[in-house]
Amino acid sequence: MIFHRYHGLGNDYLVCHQSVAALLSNEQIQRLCDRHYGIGSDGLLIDHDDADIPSLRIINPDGSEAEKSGNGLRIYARYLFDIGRVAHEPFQVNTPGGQVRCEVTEGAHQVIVDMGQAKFSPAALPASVEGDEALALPLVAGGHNLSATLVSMGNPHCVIRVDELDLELVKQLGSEIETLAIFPKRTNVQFVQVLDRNNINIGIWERGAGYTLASGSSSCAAASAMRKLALVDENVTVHMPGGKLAISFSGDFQVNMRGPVQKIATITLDNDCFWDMTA
Ligand SMILES: N[C@@H](CCC[C@H](N)C(=O)O)C(=O)O
Repeated sequence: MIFHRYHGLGNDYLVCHQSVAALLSNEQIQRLCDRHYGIGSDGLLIDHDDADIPSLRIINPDGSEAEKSGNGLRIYARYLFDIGRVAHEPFQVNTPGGQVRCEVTEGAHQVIVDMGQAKFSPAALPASVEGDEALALPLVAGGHNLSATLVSMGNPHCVIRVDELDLELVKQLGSEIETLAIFPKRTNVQFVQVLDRNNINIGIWERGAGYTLASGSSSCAAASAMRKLALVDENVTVHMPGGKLAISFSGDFQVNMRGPVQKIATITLDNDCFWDMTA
């Protein structure tokens, strides 16, 4: 079984063709993503090439499926470029969270993705919260009084605004917020410090993956939430422990993301990895 390993700002993914994924059970995918017992990864990207438009499925390390992933899309676009299925012209990709437009720029290390529209309705996440929008919603976790703005980028995000970003607090409260009863499908979590009208600093707790160094959809959600609260302008650089992403807005919260992708390896999995498991 062949897997291709890439990362976007330290958010790393394995990519495989649907014919390879079809041989794997959900438990085996979790083993593959395990950093001690498998290859290790923040998730598995599955390439479906049986339709005109390439289609991406995203599996989190805990075996759950995500509707969309920003770093995952940039990596998938670069993978399609590497195998010669696309060139530098923009192309569409289907995800369970909607269709997006991707472009692999000259040199192939930067990828642009039109991520679609940020939505603020709790129903879109889903979240069981009253009202058409949930902006600066009071929320308590770990005894802390927090202010949360809920955003769907196709996948769910709970964006917490703080005066000072404390990554230890992200790690401490992430799991509790991810699994709050108001989020029936759980949620991704971002803690956001606004640096100025064009820069934000974020810490990320991903649904199904835990603390990660970077996240594309989280960057889009955090920038969208701060824009909705009128705290940032149309162009926002999102600073994360893994590096920076450029986010911009057009129309009614249409979100564009630009950032790097790097290939790490092509890996042949040894069957021994699963010797104690059934398919
Ligand atoms: N790392 C991703 C987000 C992956 C999906 C997420 N864990 C979810 O369950 O929604 C990104 O870069 O957006």
